[in-house]
Amino acid sequence: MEKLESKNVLEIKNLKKYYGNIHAVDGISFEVEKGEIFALLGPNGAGKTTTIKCILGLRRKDEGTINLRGSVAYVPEGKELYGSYTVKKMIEVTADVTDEFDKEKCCAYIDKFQIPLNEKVSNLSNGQTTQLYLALVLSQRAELYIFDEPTWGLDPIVRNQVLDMIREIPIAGASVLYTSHILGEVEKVADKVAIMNRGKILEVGYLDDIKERYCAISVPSSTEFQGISGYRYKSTESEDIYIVNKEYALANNFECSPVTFEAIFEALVLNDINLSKE
Ligand SMILES: Nc1ncnc2c1ncn2[C@@H]1O[C@H](COP(=O)(O)OP(=O)(O)OP(=O)(O)O)[C@@H](O)[C@H]1O
Repeated sequence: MEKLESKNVLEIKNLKKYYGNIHAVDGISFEVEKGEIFALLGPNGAGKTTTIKCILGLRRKDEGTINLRGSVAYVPEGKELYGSYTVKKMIEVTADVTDEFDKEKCCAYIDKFQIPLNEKVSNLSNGQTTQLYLALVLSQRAELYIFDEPTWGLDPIVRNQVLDMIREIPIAGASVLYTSHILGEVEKVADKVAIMNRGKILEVGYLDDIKERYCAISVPSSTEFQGISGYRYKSTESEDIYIVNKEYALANNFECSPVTFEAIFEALVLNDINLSKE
């Protein structure tokens, strides 16, 4: 196995996972550095969960290398726990079977979330179950925390609490890899992002660098301007707005307007979806 660069906790090179004809993950590469929050973004079916399952060894990869340093703690997409246990027993059992589990920290989270310790897990709401799962995982010591849709089904107040908890992880030197559909949320917490669609990474890098890399240009909707090297984002009766590489815009004397991350994401994914139809 290749040696992992010392700054990285995870290196993925040319990872492929096919289910029959479905190229769920189709040759992706990325790295997660120590103390970094990395978000894997993409629409439904992009391949995010499959990537995570391959990293965890829950799915066998078809090709590529996955190089991981240290221990991993994981919150899956389907957050199922033992329904017949009380919250208290769930914490005790987890403490018994987990190395380096901080029970006091876990109880502090449960207290913060106001989850009753003597309630049966099956009686908790979906949001409370997610909170309990996060509390159990965040109380384990790990080099890399992996969360699959950690804020799914949470109300806005709890979602912000969870985002704060995620933001605190790098302070202790650990790293985070997480998946999400919610771009506003990603912009609040992620250092680096990868935008996935159809098993491929369309763009990867520091969030700020990606935002710097693109701009919006507006051209009259006439045939004269067809052949723009970029992603058509929106059209009105009189003009088409394209998201393009800034260097391209400057080299071709287009006037550049700043562009939101959401617009970049949408333009890249929609363009890729259109390519798949050709
Ligand atoms: N066990 C499986 N057998 C067959 N196909 C699968 C299996 N798991 C996933 N797929 C397919 O692989 C592709 C990627 O799925 P995956 O769950 O990784 O996407 P995702 O980005 O996590 O989506 P979502 O955001 O909806 O959770 C999809 O087309 C999905 O239908």
